[in-house]
Amino acid sequence: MAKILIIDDDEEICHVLFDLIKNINHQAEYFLTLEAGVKKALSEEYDVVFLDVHMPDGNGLEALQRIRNRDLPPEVIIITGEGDADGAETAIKNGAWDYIQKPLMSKDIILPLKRVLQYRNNIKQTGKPNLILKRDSIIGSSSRIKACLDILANAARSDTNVLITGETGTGKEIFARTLHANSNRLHKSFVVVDCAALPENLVESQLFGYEKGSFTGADKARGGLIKQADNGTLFLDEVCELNLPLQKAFLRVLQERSFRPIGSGMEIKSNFRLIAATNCNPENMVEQGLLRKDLLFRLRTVHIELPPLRERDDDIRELVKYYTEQICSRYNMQPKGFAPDLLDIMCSYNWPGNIRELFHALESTITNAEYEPILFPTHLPDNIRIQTARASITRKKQIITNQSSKQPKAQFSNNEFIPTYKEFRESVLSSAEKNYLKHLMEYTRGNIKEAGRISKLGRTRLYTLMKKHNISR
Ligand SMILES: Nc1ncnc2c1ncn2[C@@H]1O[C@H](COP(=O)(O)OP(=O)(O)OP(=O)(O)O)[C@@H](O)[C@H]1O
Repeated sequence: MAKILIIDDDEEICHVLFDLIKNINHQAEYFLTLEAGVKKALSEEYDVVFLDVHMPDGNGLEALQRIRNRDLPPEVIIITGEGDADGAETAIKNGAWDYIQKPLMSKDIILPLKRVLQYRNNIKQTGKPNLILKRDSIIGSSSRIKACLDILANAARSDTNVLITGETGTGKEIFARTLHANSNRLHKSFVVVDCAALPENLVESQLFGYEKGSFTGADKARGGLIKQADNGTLFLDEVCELNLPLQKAFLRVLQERSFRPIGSGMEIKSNFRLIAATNCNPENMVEQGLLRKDLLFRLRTVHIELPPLRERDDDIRELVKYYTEQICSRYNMQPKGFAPDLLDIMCSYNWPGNIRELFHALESTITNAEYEPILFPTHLPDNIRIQTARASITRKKQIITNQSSKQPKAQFSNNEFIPTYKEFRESVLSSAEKNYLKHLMEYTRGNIKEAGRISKLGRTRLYTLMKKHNISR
């Protein structure tokens, strides 16, 4: 259990952090002044300190070095105001682990927290910080992707089973290959088993191998994929597609690292490292009875959850540049530039096929542009332009609806009582705010996470506003 200290003068933020930390079974304490918090940080050992920059009794950044100036210092995650890029930069330069921006969203807190705790564990166990990772083909430097790479770097040092989840095209296979390439098994085989593509009647024979004559057509003995991965890595792609009897058999293989080929009376051993991947939600699959819970526990010793591309704007820009250069050079074309609105559209599109779709979209954009040196929105595939146009019209409609619903309040008849300007302004704003929240809840069907994503409001702020206007989910 890690010990975590929160120093923030906003009690609501302290509560949100405190609850999140408790929920993942760690110990938390909070202080509302810098003086009390720093005193505590210096008198006890903590793993992580969440530190607000703007405190009523001083600047958090100035206290950062004092907090870190000790043996095995706690890692500090700075809480900055919205858009405070300079504060964030100073924080990192002064040794902060990471920074998170207000308004706080739980996903922005959980990820850096998990990452830092994994790093601390690593240091405590080995006395060494993280490995440098070879990640040539993985593009992206968003905090979300960095968090995944950190987990990958740690996992590469061991033989633990790793489960990689994420939507289609988010890079599960490329992550699995990178993990193998960074492990001490890199000179041995990386064996891919696509559980969705194997015909059901052949899965068992392909995985376990068979003896000559064990079934019709088995005219000679064949080693299976599990044996091929001996001393290397076995990558079970779309693992949730394995049927339940095979899941049971595979669970045994995982426990024993040995198995019996079809028709053989002998157990054979295979020292493989397992990486499994799925684009389903494994917990849902367990609930639906499609995935064995005990198998999930085995597979998920380490879990890498790859974020969808639409949640990584910065990576979109990097990937667009990287792939455009690659495609142009493959087609022997001069490198092309981008009109800013092309990148804007690419960042607002929702990329259901993630990076795979982005790559194909760029190929077709570059082909459409032929020899023009700059890529414009008009070169993009139609489906992307249509979807972003539709989304922007829907947003505009919502704004107009909100504005028209506040109209009556903004007008007075001749002999009506006129409030003060402040009262008037507040009542109009309040009614607009209420309208906005009502639409937001209707649109997201009460999904707070989605509402937070659209509105860019933190969970706490969202709940506070809903309470103020008596709006339920
Ligand atoms: N971070 C990345 N940087 C560069 N290319 C990437 C990145 N992630 C994925 N790709 C590319 O996107 C394509 C899809 O990646 P990959 O096959 O690893 O995804 P996946 O999650 O395994 O997809 P699926 O679930 O459909 O099998 C590949 O061509 C891969 O090289």
